[in-house]
Amino acid sequence: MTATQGKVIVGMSGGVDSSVSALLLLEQGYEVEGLFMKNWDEDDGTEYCTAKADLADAEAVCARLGIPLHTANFAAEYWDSVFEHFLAEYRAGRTPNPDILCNREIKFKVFLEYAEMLGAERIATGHYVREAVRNGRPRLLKGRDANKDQSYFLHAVPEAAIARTLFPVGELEKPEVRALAERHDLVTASKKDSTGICFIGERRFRDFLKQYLPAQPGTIETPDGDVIGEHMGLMYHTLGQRQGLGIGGLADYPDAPWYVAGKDLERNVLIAVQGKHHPLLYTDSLATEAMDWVAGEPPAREGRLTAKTRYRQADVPCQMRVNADGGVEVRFDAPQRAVTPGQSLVLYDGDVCLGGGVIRDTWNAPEARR
Ligand SMILES: Nc1ncnc2c1ncn2[C@@H]1O[C@H](COP(=O)(O)OP(=O)(O)OP(=O)(O)O)[C@@H](O)[C@H]1O
Repeated sequence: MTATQGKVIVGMSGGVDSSVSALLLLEQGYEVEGLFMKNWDEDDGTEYCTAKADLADAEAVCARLGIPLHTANFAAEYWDSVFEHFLAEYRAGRTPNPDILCNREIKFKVFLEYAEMLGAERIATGHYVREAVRNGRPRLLKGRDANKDQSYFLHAVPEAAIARTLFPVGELEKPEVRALAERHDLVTASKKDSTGICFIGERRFRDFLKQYLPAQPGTIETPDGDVIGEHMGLMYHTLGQRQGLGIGGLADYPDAPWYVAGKDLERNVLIAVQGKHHPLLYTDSLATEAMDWVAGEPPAREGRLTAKTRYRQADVPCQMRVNADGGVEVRFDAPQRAVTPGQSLVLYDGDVCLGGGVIRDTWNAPEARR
């Protein structure tokens, strides 16, 4: 096939989405090369990380497609720009989402610069998002497959980087992607989707975190200050979570499950409530840190938008106001369960992803205020 569309470097993860992305770009007439990134150096001798197997799969796919595969180690950049921040967030009692930072700092920055060095103007990834140009400006749109849409993770990528990236599977549904891989005999056709934070893989989260942050045991208390148990460290707990509290059968309380409703960092206390739908688990409004707007600036119109406070959440209608500090304040039409500081609020206008910011403060629904 003769390339007519210029050179593009595809981020090859060894998964089916990037494999099919490379295939589609070849069919569209691009000169395609692959790049496998290693962003985490295992120095603990464990086999949790699937990087070796993933690289072998990426190599097999590139060989099948007849394209070169480059490899690069960005572990130092990842440590400095993503992992340090990840640990700092946990230290501050929040639950961070490192994949968002990884996209902004590594996949759509360091990778883009590396691609330039390889003589390519553009990169491509297997993310389920789409790009559309309006009034000469690129916009980030949700992927066609609502189940797979990954715009939540890409909201912090600036429009200049979006403009230089191709998202070949964004128009497809996942089953179509798998069918294409099968039809072209790509070894990744039935490989299962990766889950969780990439550098932690499938390993137990507690064991991983313990290597980097000292665990400080403390008490678990009710909102009224009754001590009902002990925790091994606030960082191991996420708002709204049920498991792992080790509480139950307390004399003065009904026999209902307990859920994490808050963290008192100063006193190192975990606050727990009973019942999955306790009002203290619901957030009515929130404020974010400074926003990353895809367009580099807030939308011309404030007001009614939709939001997600976690990946794969259905769109939640809300009212948005930009604050003087660059963050936003958002009030949800209906209170939302387990909105977690450290995770990101991402705003949408229909299919257009406007941007997002790390959730800083949350306020309970009025019925929970006392
Ligand atoms: N180690 C890596 N090296 C190069 N590119 C990567 C790597 N990891 C992820 N990517 C790029 O980022 C995209 C999204 O990564 P993510 O981890 O979300 O995987 P995914 O949606 O399961 O996709 P895939 O099926 O391609 O693994 C991938 O499709 C790929 O283009």
